[in-house]
Amino acid sequence: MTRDLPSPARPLKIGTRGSPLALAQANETRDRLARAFDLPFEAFSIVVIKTTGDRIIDRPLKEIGGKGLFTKEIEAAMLSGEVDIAVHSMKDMPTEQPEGLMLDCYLPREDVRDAFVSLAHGDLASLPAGTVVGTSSLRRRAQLLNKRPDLQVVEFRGNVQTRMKKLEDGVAEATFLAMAGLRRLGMAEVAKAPISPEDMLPAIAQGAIGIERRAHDTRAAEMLAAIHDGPTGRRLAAERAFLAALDGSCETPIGGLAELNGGTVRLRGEILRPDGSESLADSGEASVEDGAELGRNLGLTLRGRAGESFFAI
Ligand SMILES: NCc1[nH]cc(CCC(=O)O)c1CC(=O)O
Repeated sequence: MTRDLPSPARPLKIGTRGSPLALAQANETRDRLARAFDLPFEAFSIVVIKTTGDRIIDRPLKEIGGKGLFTKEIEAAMLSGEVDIAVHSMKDMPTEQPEGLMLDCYLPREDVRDAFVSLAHGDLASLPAGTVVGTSSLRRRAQLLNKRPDLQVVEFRGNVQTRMKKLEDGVAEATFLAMAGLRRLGMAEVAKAPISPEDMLPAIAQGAIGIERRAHDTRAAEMLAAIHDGPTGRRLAAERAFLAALDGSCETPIGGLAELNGGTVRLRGEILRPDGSESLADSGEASVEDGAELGRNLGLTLRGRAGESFFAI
């Protein structure tokens, strides 16, 4: 069989957003592919694509609305052949892919935890009442207010660097960032305290990078199969089925985390009212082959307990 591997003459084009974190993730993907096939870096080109979420930086995400704010343009570029594969933070990915695209490659998952980040305070517990905390995540807002209704939350958008600048400027006294992003940027030291998932369940798929391709692109499929991490895939199967059953997107306060123990997957999940006034949590275990069913059942259980009005306020 002759392998149709990328070459400097016909490089594999990697689509990504342009933020420093997105670029770090695209570079990690290129490095893993180059190593797996013993190819030079020039066999890959990294193509930066601006998404709606990147363009509109002055409004809360939930106001811009719609799923796939950070993915739609990149997916269009794949379908038109402008790029071959796309590197995504899985936590920003809708649970369904557009017709013609396939998402079945995950890199080994990074730290799943959220980090407490502040210039003046050491951890969440030591924040005085009334302290202003910045976050654009509905989940983090709801989880925070659920534990600390005495704090104030302000909208806080932008990439990691922008948010650090906002802390310096005093827009807020503390914020939360994903440990995974900080580590990938070599900025883990700004995390004052990683927060245990027991205290704050992370977003579905937090810390995982997924690589999407055209469904029938056999060259890309072969390349990506070589760098896929099975355990990450099995954890995400459970978490994303949970999210799908709740019909959730990043517009809904949902947390969840799957962990593997031998042949068993344990899934914890949480939904919250957007104002943090109520949290419903549950967990379950199944054998790994049944992870997606476990996720779906846990999602349906919480949905049943929540009732219709739960996400409204
Ligand atoms: N929604 C933005 C986003 N998407 C992925 C990450 C971090 C990396 C990850 O969780 O994989 C971040 C920033 C953050 O939450 O701090």
